Amino acid sequence: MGHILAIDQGTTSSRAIVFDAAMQIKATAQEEFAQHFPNSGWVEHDASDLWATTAGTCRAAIEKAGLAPGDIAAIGITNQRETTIVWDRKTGEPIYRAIVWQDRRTADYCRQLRDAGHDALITARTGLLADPYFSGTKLKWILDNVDGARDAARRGELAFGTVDSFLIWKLTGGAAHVTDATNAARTMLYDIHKGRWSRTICDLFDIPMDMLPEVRDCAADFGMTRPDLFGRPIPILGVAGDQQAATVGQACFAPGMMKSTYGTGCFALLNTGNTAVVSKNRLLTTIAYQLDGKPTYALEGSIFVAGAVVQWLRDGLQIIRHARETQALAERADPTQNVVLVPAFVGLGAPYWNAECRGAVFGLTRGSGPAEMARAALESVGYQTRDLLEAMQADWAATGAEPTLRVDGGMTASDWSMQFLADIIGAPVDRPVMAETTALGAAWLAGQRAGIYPDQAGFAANWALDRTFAPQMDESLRTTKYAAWKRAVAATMSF
Ligand SMILES: Nc1ncnc2c1ncn2[C@@H]1O[C@H](COP(=O)(O)OP(=O)(O)O)[C@@H](O)[C@H]1O
Ligand SMILES: O=P(O)(O)OC[C@H](O)CO
Repeated sequence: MGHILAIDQGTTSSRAIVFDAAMQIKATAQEEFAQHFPNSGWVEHDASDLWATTAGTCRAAIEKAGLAPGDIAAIGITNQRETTIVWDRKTGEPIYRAIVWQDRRTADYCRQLRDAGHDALITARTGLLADPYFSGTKLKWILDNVDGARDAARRGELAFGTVDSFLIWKLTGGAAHVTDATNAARTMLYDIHKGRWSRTICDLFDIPMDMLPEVRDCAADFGMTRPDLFGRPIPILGVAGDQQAATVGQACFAPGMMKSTYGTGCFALLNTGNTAVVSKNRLLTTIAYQLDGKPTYALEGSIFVAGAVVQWLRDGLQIIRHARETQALAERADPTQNVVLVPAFVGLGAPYWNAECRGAVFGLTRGSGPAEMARAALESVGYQTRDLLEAMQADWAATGAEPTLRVDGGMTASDWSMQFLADIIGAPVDRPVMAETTALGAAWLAGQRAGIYPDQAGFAANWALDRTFAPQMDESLRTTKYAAWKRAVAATMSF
């Protein structure tokens, strides 16, 4: 006993991490799976791959840790959010591939929603925008396009779930059809103020409500795993969407605390306490976590391309072989050149929400080369974060609080990027010792429910700083550079 197994089911890989009683990592297993792009702007996963890699990495991590299933006190799950799965309740088989959060196939329908003036209702109930990013219109698409799906759903034969919900169904052998409030908050079907599915929005999308899972707190009883899976039933006691789990893992428990995660994309969440702040700057209102029936709200800024721009330097431009090489390149970039890269590869997320524009590079000279491109790529992540922070500060100004920024995710390994981030936002950036904050958040939710991890205050006290990046850039340079970025974004959107 005394160990927690955290499942982190992400966009490109599934991971399982065993944490010991002191919340330290004992073993990790990771497996990638195929991405399917059947049409322009479409992104799908085979739900059976998500399940197979999850089950496989769980077994591998337990084995690597040298533990028996009996040593695992509980499971915590965190997952890529919004990704939409519909399955047959009898067989547990998905009726269509998982439609991934990045998928834009419902852009036209979202435009119709906006043209018909339904966006105000959607924002008022769900805190979200009428954008294809969220699950609701993806679920409607499946019901509209898979033969007989809506009738089967009306007969109660089909279940809908985000990835957490599908995994729990599989883990429990179909005994539990549940989700948590943070995942529900990303579906565009959930009233985040009333804490229940919105009948009005389900009716608008013609979604039979019987398909929807039951919504629980983030630390709750989500069911027991099938006895044959790990040799013994293990309780699932914690669930949160990955960005919310990182908010918990970073111990952003007080209003005004903020974390920003730099993986493929970047997602910044600002804790706004028990107030669901309505953004005037096109940020999302969401649930950061829900404990003891009480939701804690957050403002969220979502950027679709952060570390992905580094992947593009590697796989698209092929000017680097490893992500870490960007550091040395950026260091030797010509300081007199001002190359600006707007990485709108799939349009722009918050605060612009422009699905149609595509990326652009400005300020090229005859002397521009890989070094200037690498620096521009890393800088684009800092500029986009500043866009989010400015929007957040405008929405959060009422309290006068200056949010402190805690960062995590693969790209925070880049000291150069973190220094530029501090420079361009003009505020300190704190990087913790624990790199796996997302998995830790899920583990803590399950572990404190199991009674082996400390309470919220004890957990927060455990947060340890690796390094603070203090702003060093001259104020006038900071202003000039950011003004150039804003001009570049405006030009990109009007191209
Ligand atoms: N040293 C580095 N410098 C710049 N970017 C990096 C570095 N190391 C990793 N990255 C970027 O971080 C991302 C991976 O982070 P990760 O948190 O694992 O993402 P995800 O969970 O979205 O797959 C990749 O896009 C990669 O390009
Ligand atoms: O799987 P990640 O880490 O890319 O996170 C995806 C987000 O949850 C999408 O909203």
